[in-house]
Amino acid sequence: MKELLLRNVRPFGGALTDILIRDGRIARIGKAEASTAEVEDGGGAIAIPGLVEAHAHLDKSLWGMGWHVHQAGPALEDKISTERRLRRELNIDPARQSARQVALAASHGTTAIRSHVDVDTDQKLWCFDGVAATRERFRDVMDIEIVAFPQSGLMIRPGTLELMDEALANGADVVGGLDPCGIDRDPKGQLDAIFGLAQKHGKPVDIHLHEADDLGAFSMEMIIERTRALGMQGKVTVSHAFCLGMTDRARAAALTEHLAHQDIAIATTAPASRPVPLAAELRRAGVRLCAGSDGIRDTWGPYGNLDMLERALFIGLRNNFRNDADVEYALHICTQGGADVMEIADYGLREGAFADIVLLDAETVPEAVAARPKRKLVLKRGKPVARDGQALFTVE
Ligand SMILES: O=c1cc[nH]c(=O)[nH]1
Repeated sequence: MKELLLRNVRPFGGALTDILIRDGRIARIGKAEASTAEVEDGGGAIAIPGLVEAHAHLDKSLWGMGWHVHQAGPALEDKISTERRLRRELNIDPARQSARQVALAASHGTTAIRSHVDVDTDQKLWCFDGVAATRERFRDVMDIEIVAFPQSGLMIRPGTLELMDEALANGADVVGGLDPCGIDRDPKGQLDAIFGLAQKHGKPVDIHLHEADDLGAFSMEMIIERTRALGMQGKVTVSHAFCLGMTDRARAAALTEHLAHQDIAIATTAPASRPVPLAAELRRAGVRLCAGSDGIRDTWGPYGNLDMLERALFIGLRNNFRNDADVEYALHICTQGGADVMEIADYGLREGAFADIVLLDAETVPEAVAARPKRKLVLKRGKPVARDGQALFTVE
């Protein structure tokens, strides 16, 4: 039996207490009796559950490879084809680059990641195999879910569906999709194919939907129809969903109501450059929201650092969240919201849950979101994996 006592911590910024961890789980929250456990003194730090990165691209960052001078043109198709060309030219090795991102994410207090991983007829399963190797290697440090993602299109690149099928048979966790109208120009074809894969493998679906306004709304209606028809409530996520930020608020409200009825979740990155789903409206309607960093430092763009506390700040800024309850909700999206979408069992800061815990110095949770202090200590299943903003393990 392995015990660790976190002394003098404040769950969610509340009263000072202790957290006793036994065999990787929270055994007790409350002032501890004399104990034989190993002790970590939190010194009054706030304790929150591990941050959840619900939309990443672990296969494609250039992190640690020097500065990349951006080459892709502005259109989505430019970014996709430039990346396909540069992957091999620059040797963006998915195993090495995903391992680097695991260390980076852990240093910021992330304990679970859903990563979209490109599957296409050029790379075939290279990206999947690399990220799957990282998932295995860091099993004790990070929960990693892999989405088999047809980044270059499904209907326009015959052979991709079969590769996705193979990735799912080999351990991919989620079926991905991408702009069924904008990229594939065949929404029925793509959506029937990916929902078919989901049914065949008994897996959830997570679809990138960049399409704006009416086009995005049309694709979203087709996703809603399939979710309802196949009884996949609670198993579908739409990532980005920029169309929900459309100026036609009546249409966005109608979509939102359907999303709530079908329990379809939305994953947002809260970008500054696009209309975005409005977090408060989705919350009021009962639509679950999670968040992610998207690709970081990649051939798509130079930004990002996988810090989900910073992502909570971006959500707050983008949604004009000012009062404490709203800022706390921004953090909820980056913790429990992601855990719900990833269906992580026994998540949270409560007795019996896994001891995935982050300590940080701040007066309150909203102050932590606003100031983004270094993570003082990060525990995965009760084991320290990062301290003072540094991962406690090395990657090449
Ligand atoms: O489709 C997308 C969008 C952002 N980043 C990616 O890698 N792919």
